[in-house]
Amino acid sequence: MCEIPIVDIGPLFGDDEKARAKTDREIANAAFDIGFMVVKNYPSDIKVGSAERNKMLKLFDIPEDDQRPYWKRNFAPENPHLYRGWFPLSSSPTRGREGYEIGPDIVRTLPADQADDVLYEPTPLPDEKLLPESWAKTTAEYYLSAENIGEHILASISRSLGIDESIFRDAFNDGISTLRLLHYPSRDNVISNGSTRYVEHDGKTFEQVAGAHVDSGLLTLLATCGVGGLQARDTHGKWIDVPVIDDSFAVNFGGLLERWTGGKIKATLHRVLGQGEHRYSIPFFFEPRPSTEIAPLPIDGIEPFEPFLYGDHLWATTTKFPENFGLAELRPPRAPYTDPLAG
Ligand SMILES: O=C(O)CCC(=O)C(=O)O
Ligand SMILES: [Fe+2]
Repeated sequence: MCEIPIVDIGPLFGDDEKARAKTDREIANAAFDIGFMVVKNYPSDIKVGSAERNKMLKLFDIPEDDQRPYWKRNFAPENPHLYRGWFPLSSSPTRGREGYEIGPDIVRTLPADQADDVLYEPTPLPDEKLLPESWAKTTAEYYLSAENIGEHILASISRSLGIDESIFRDAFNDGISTLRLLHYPSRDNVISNGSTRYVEHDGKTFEQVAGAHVDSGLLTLLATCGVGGLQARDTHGKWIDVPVIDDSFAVNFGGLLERWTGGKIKATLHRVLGQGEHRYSIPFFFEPRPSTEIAPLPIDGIEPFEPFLYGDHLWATTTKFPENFGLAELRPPRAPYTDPLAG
């Protein structure tokens, strides 16, 4: 396999069972093989197109002087929020991107009895005077729409795995999906100082503006917003470009889904190579409730593993990313936990 499959997901939302079964097979092939696909043709009443994306990205027009109250505490020690909010560009000369992370409180009330869990931290939304009119409404609609698409993809995967669709669906009551807006500023991408941030690809040197990683959760719906640079590693270890198609999502499966399915679904390494121009992207990390117990799914032949809680897994993995460095101790595991991806 050396190409990213492009899947028409329209039939997941319709009642033509034959067409849906074909889409199920295409999604399963992508999930069980390369672990990456581009999905297109979601119903037109789902509000995740380029108009909505462009409006949400206006956040990055907020003048620098007005941004600081929204920075995570790692970057502005006077701020209360640790997990949601802005990670700024100016924090490091080698940082290739800035981003802003939005949680489920954009669409629903957070569970009152979980207020002590940092994973349910409210999002520090910018003052509406700093944003285009109805920015929060558009962003909330986008969040709900992305959840809707994610649910349909997981239902499709459940059918292919022969498991009850309710297993994934129930895990998303009070889920904690993260909608992340990203901006990679334009930079000269050919200057190499020999650091590992620079890589050779097709005979050229590129700066890796996002290093190779797998996402932590179940699946990510990534809007690439018109500029290439995203690459996925195929099953032979070769880096391949993810095609940029208007009004589509690149979908990759996360480390947790790989674990939960006993390795049947692949979490795929991906990275972003600087293109020498501004680049925006919007990953939506589709994530269950932190208290979800991750135990081997009822799939034939699945390798047994010690059950653990999703929230413990997420915190162990997210605090390894630079935006959340140093925070691991702040949320001790709530059940016995060893990193299921280590070794
Ligand atoms: O910007 C991109 O295209 C990829 C971002 C990504 O992989 C991530 O934030 O996890
Ligand atoms: Fe990623």
